[in-house]
Amino acid sequence: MHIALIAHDNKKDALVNFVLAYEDIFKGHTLYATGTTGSRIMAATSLLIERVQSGPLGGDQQIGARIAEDKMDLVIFIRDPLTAQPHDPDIAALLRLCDVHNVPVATNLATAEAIIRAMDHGDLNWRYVVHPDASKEEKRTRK
Ligand SMILES: O=C(CO)COP(=O)(O)O
Repeated sequence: MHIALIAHDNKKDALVNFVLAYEDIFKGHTLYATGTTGSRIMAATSLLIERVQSGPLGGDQQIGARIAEDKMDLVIFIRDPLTAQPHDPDIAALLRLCDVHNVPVATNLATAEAIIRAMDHGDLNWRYVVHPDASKEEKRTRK
């Protein structure tokens, strides 16, 4: 699966701890992240992540573009609902595209945990029909 990992500043510690806890699952997948989130996760884990721009500089839009191209299978976007973000329109656009393209999206850790466990049990394998390249790439990179 191609998975995007994004967290707002007040939620970055929580996402890093979540990814650490499920590192064994994440390492079998292809990971993307916005700039600072990706740096934080790579510093704390052994995971390789393709980083796009930081969110306020266009990173949400770059992830959104991959969703529009059906190249993203899951989005974990731990938002901070209590802090105004200067790039709110970009965030809304990203979430809208998840709905347009029927891409599973978790915006809090409780949902993220349910989805990651479901993915590990094969419940998201229908995404390989939408995005058949994902399984081939993962066979190549899986350790
Ligand atoms: O702002 C973000 C998402 O809207 C996240 O960007 P960073 O990961 O660069 O902090």
